[in-house]
Amino acid sequence: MYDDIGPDVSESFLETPLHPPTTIMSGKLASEYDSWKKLQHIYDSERSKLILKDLFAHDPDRFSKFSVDYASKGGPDVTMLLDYSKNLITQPILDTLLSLIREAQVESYRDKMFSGEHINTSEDRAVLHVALRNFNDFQIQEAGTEEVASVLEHIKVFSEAIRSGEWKGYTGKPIKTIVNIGIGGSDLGPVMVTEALKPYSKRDLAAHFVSNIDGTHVAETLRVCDPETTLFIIASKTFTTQETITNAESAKDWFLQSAKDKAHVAKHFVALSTNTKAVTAFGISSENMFQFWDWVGGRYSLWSAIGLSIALVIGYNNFEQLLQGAHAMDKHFKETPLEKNVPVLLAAVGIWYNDFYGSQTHALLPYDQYLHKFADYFQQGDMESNGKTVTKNGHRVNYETGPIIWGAAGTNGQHSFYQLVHQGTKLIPADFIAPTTTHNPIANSKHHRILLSNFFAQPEALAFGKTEEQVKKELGSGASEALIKSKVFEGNKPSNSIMFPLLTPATLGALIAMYEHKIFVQGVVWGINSFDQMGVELGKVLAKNILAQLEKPEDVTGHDSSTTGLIHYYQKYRKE
Ligand SMILES: O=P(O)(O)OC[C@H]1O[C@H](O)[C@H](O)[C@@H](O)[C@@H]1O
Repeated sequence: MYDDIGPDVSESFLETPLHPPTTIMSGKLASEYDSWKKLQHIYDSERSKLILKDLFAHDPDRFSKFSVDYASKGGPDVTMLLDYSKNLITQPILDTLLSLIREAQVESYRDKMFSGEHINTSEDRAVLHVALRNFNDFQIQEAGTEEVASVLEHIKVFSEAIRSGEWKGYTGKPIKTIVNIGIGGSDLGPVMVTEALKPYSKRDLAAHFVSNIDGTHVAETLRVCDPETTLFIIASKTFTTQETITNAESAKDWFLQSAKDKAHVAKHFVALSTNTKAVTAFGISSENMFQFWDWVGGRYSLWSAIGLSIALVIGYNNFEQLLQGAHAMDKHFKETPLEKNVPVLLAAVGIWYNDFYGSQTHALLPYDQYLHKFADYFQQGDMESNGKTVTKNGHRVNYETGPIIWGAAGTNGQHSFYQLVHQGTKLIPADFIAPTTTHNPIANSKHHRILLSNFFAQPEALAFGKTEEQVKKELGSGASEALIKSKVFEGNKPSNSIMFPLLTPATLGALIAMYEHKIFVQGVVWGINSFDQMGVELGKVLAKNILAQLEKPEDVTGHDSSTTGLIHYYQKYRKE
């Protein structure tokens, strides 16, 4: 019925004159696209018929129709299954979602990203995390991309020197502990990946991550460090971030209390940054600096020099596997038709819930303890990218943009928040993620079988629920109406299931890149700039002003009564 819409609209769109690459071609809001209106119409008229139980009952091939077997083409072998059949979609709905993606010119923007056009319009920057894992494959024109290989070589040589013990601290001892000091994108990626790839880690090299300005974070970390054998990695794209520079200064003071001589800093401090001047001013020489470039967004930077701590923990070869796994996913995203394109499909179904069903959140639920930081990582990845109200053209959107991302490793979540997911009033789409094989097959893989039985059961329970009749039958006669009702599961709760054989470095690379591209697709459809983060600035500016007023009550001016009252309370009760 709706087959004609996507291509026609796309073609007429392409006939409009092209603007310079740094401006968006269309001033349209997503809600003005014909396919959007059609989706709204479908939602309004067909929603009551979108019952998973019926959709599965009527189509025995639903799983094969709505699933994709991903296999990497080139690089290390990675396979992954995306089962998106437990979504509240039909083929015409999916087709219309894909028409929307075409109408928003996602393919054209994708190609612009890959070729180095400045699609980060507010900052006039290219968006080239894909260039960090490119291995001379795609042709990319942007200053700095030709230096990627030499930075990787620097990471390789340095990480091997540390891991082998060849690099010595100021008293001649090898490095036993690394402390990455960074925040946001200069922390979350390395934290998540080093946790996820622990089976590949050098167990006798301890890794710590300090991010919070709360002195407790650095103090508790330094308590377990020995200045003679600790390497501090100061990770900051800008090298101006207050938290990171303050923590780094405190770490340096702590180090110099033992080492005394500033010349020893060179053996114990390295920097990962785009800002050579600030790094040198901090006292780290340029040989101990690992460079990256302004076209690497903080939340997309684990592939860059920011990944040094990853290379130190899992070894350079495994770090390169991570990059290659991501590169193969980039190729898949760039070259696969939308109908079989894994990030595109995830984006499409996400838009369906976010913008038509009114779902506020999206849960990431990895059934793999090693992925326990995965949702934390993508809170920044997704929410800092797509948490915007204004389009690239400066228009306020009249629809929902980025979802709230949250989640926890299974099965822990089942014993806390799943109650609300199953029986609460909100529709919470979720991605269930699991490896078929565990790195820890203890008790003859009994744990893993139990884990996976839950991984299979939860999406099934969410989708198909439990009817009143079933409950009545179970409880037998005499059960109260209230008890019966409390045990009913309405079901029809959507989810994706993502499986892969084993969480290897390359598989993790592919998984992360898959979500990065999902975020990209959604951002393009919503017409927003997914690559700036203006929303984090205001609080920083206010904090700077307040910091200067904290000494005396009479200095506290220019605030509302609540903020003033809070600061006065602090001034009354603080103890230095
Ligand atoms: O790497 P840095 O320049 O220190 O930035 C660290 C983080 O802080 C900023 O406030 C941004 O919101 C993040 O995107 C960034 O990752």
